[in-house]
Amino acid sequence: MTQPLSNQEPSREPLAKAVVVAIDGPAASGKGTLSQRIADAFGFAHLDTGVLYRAVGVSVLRAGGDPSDNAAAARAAYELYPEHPILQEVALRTDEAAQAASKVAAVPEVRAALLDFQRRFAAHPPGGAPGAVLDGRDIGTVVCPDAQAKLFVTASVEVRAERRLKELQRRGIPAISSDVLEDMKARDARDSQRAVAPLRPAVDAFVLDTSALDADQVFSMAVAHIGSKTGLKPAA
Ligand SMILES: Nc1ncnc2c1ncn2[C@@H]1O[C@H](COP(=O)(O)OP(=O)(O)OP(=O)(O)O)[C@@H](O)[C@H]1O
Ligand SMILES: Nc1ccn([C@@H]2O[C@H](COP(=O)(O)O)[C@@H](O)[C@H]2O)c(=O)n1
Repeated sequence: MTQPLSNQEPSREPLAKAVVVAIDGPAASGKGTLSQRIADAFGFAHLDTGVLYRAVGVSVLRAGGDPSDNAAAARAAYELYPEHPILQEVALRTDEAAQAASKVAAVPEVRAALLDFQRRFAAHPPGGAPGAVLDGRDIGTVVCPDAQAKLFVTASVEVRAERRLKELQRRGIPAISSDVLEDMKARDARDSQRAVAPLRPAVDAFVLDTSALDADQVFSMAVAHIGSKTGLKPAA
């Protein structure tokens, strides 16, 4: 189906209510790592919503546009569809894509264009999965305010920058520590200060500061929280 994300057909699937886990947090806090582990453990589908904003940002750049230009960003968002090949590209993982994403993410029309697809994913997880894990910045506050479990994963900006630096080095991408830290601060500021759907914990979110926790400890605490909210235990 090549209908834009903003204009998908209504689902005809039977309505067994899916369990929704919302995981928000700033860049490189570990929410993607955690979300995939939670999805695997509970047999849920996972949507990394940052990929949608990255795809919009990269599309604007490739068209020679400016990601801060509202009209260009909105156009790119309305042209995105679920099977668009850009969504699979490794080019979305670059810092240039991240910065462009955080600029288009401040445009209200962009957020509106991407909203339905995210909500549909949560309500009708692909493959008939009994639940969905969505990670991003506004999942618990805007996209899925009724999610059964909400986590806000965070860490100090210095710890997050160090994690990202190590990740880039593992991938063989040259990076300068001070640049990574400055880029992260700039993205944090844009994401938390924008007028629409800013980065912040939902009032009912479990805030998990991972600065001094490894990925296994974070996973255990998240599983305990999800269990307390849903009564579910991981299958694996
Ligand atoms: N608790 C942790 N301790 C140490 N490193 C971690 C931890 N959790 C994740 N990482 C590592 O930190 C890096 C960033 O993690 P991840 O990509 O999951 O973050 P993210 O919040 O999804 O980032 P982004 O928003 O930029 O996509 C990865 O290299 C990951 O392996
Ligand atoms: N729900 C979301 C998800 C992402 N964004 C914006 O996209 C940028 C990239 O996200 P990553 O999770 O891949 O790092 C991010 O900095 C946000 O600006 C968003 O606004 N809402």
